[in-house]
Amino acid sequence: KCETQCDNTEQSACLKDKGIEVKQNAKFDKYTRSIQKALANYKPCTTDANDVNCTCYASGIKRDLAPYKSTGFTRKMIEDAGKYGTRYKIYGNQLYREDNCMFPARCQGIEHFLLQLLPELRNMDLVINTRDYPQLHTSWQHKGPVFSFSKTTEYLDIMYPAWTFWAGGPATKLHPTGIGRWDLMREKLEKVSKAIPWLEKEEIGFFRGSRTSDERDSLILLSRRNPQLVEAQYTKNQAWKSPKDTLDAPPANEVSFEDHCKYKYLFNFRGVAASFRLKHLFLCESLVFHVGDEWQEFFYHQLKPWVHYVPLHSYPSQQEYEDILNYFKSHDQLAQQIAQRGHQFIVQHLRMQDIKCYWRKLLKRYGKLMKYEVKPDETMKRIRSSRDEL
Ligand SMILES: O=c1ccn([C@@H]2O[C@H](COP(=O)(O)OP(=O)(O)O[C@H]3O[C@H](CO)[C@@H](O)[C@H](O)[C@H]3O)[C@@H](O)[C@H]2O)c(=O)[nH]1
Repeated sequence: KCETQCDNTEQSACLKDKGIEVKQNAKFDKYTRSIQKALANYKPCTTDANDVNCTCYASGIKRDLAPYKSTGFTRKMIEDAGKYGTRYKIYGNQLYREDNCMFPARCQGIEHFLLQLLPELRNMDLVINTRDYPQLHTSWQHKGPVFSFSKTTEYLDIMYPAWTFWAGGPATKLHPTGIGRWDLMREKLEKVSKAIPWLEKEEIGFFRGSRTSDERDSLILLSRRNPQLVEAQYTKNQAWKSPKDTLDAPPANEVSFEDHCKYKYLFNFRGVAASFRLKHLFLCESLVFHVGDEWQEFFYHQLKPWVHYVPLHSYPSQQEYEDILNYFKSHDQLAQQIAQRGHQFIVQHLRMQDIKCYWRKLLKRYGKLMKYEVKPDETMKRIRSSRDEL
């Protein structure tokens, strides 16, 4: 265009435009190639859509238990690990816990699953960390075992499905007792996502949440500069003290998960550890942009970049957000296909039965590594299911 149509006075501006266009095309080609390559290499984790044995997640359990394969768990290891979490015991098909639980609703969210599995489980001792942060850094001397809901590859913690699948998730104005009941949330968001078809979604990037990590800042700043492209704002959480905690702006109103589904492009970030929002975003059947790949939950390893979601490296610049959003705005079909695959994966493989199946598989394999005779402990209290109490 420049060579044929630009006269001399316009030549330099025209060449500059052309340079921008060439650069943009190169970036766009790179994204297209990443998608093509990921799809060519992608093998679904199972051909059984019902995946009754949660086979998709088995490799994660194997990896987390591998450091203990030769040693198993001795009484001393478990006793030493006790200070890193809440001590539980399964004995005679009953569940026991030390009296004190730092976050009672989180313990309830864990116990909901353990109680259902008792008839199938042998005697064992467990240390379950209910804090957000994992406990066993690989460079430390302590080797565990400790269960945590999230970790990076720098930690030895054994991952378990977070309490929030049932109870004890973050409390917000919209969920004053804490986000939980994934089963009900799935049903609700499935309905909403069907009611808002792809073509009716607003072509805008969306994020709502608190400033639990400054990795979120550049998206918030881009939204302030270019609100037509991105609508991202910080809300107040319990730790909020001043507008500094919402990046020098008043806290925004909270937005329900249902209302997230109105937007075509949804952003996920780490918080203190992994953020629970990722699974909800997929249910909207919008395109999920997942920033940073360090912080994991037990199911993340089966979600593949460019196949199920759009990966962004940690701390993206505003320019990088603009580039990738502009790419998908001009490649709508590719965006929709990725959104559909991500949605389908979560619908098919992150059902309540998959959470229960994961706990079962994890604890059966864990139990086989107990190297000593588990004994009753009278200082612990028995945890009963609400059904027992009736
Ligand atoms: O307007 C809003 C704001 C938040 N949320 C949801 O509320 C939850 C909490 O959000 P946020 O305040 O941004 O906290 P996160 O950083 O996502 O999660 C924090 O809280 C979790 C539970 O304690 C920890 O596991 C994380 O590591 C920690 O960073 C998330 O599921 C959000 O999707 C909404 O639905 N609407």
